Amino acid sequence: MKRKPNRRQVSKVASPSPISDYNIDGLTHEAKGVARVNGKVVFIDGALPGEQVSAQITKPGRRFDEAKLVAILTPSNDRVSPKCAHYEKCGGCRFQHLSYPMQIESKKAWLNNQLRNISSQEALSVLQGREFGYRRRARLSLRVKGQSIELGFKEKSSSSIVDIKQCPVLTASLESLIKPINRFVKTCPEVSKLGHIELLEDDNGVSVLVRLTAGLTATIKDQWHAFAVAHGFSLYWQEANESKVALSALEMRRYDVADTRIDFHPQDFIQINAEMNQKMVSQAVAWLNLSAKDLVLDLFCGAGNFTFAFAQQAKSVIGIELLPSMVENAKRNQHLNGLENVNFIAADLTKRESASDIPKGITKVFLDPPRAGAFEFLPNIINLSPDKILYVSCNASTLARDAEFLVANGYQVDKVSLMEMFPQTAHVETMMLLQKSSKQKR
Ligand SMILES: C[S@@+](CC[C@H](N)C(=O)[O-])C[C@H]1O[C@@H](n2cnc3c(N)ncnc32)[C@H](O)[C@@H]1O
Ligand code: SF4
Repeated sequence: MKRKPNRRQVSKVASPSPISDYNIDGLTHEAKGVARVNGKVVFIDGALPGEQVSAQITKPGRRFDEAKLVAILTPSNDRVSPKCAHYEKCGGCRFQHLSYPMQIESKKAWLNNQLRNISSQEALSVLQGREFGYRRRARLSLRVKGQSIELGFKEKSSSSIVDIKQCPVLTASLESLIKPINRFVKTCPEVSKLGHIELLEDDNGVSVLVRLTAGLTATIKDQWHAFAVAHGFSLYWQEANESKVALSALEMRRYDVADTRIDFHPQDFIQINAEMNQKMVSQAVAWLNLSAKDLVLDLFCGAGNFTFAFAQQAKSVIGIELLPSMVENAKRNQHLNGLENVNFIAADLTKRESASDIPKGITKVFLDPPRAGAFEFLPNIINLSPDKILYVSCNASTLARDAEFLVANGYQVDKVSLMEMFPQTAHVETMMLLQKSSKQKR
């Protein structure tokens, strides 16, 4: 018997929106082309300024619509072929279809717009390194569903995994491991016991950390060790019951920066772009213009990435960091670098009272907070009244908020630098130097 169509269900099926042509006149910081139709904005992922494209609305909204690119009718001169075969799907990069000089121009325009209330466009310079082959750390997610096994990065706007065979933003040594690891994991008889896999390259070489969701048998572990030996990497296991791999001081990883040595735990924060880290630390030392009279505060100091470079020029440095384990590492690094003019404190810098151990007389403050910024601690910095404040930020919105507070409290922006830590991606890293305004000088 033929079933009658269900009227309510039929009426719920939305007909696909028509395909229309658009002229693109802008680009968002997430690389979405911007078109305007009768005053309403349409964001089209993958379209570039100056292009004419056809696109289909996928998410109509009250204030703006989102559309899917269907065809490029007139391409921009700045459009380039993406280097990575996974670019269309992978959520890791956003800008591979745009020439590198225009990626920088687009990030500069966005940063200038974020900082428009406090800084002039002339104050902005650019610090850059290589366009590809810069990333020294990556986490590969693993998804096992029946016979299907995927190892790679999250897809754009979905939680699915793109099974990757290449990743040209990784350093050459890490990228050369992608295919062998992909093959090895897929033939591992206990693949369902594996979690994510972390790749790392530092001055000790390449290491791979395998997160386990259950105990592996000794035979499979031996196979992994043989694989590690064949490919020349160190292997770490994070067992299912461990929140962090337990390591002795001798098993730490190492990198050198600005003539100092940093030992670190392979699961702790480090700057991901080694070449840019060298340049950034050197620029920080130069911009702070340190002398043997300076008492420096290094906030959010991690394992001492900037601290020891500052300590080589200043009278003394106080480093403050949340994680006691990182503070322990920082103290060990102090010993390794033979520097006596450094003190480390473990404290939560979202709490105003964490300034109680800071002595008077601080002349320069450096801060490198996580994405949330450092708003809670800023009144303490104002009370310390340093001559210079140097702010490194991975989030231009919280930087703008914090810098506006500092400007409202007697500082002025002297220099800003867009630091190209993550080419091809939408991430923007910034360094900003603030000086005490002339009215406020002691
Ligand atoms: C962006 S990293 C910078 C680390 C270091 N400056 C470097 O270049 O390697 C931010 C650091 O702030 C620390 N951190 C995060 N929240 C914090 C808090 N509330 N108080 C103090 N430190 C914190 C993190 O553990 C991390 O080491
Ligand atoms: S993150 Fe790697 S795999 Fe993903 S698009 Fe970028 S280069 Fe390709």
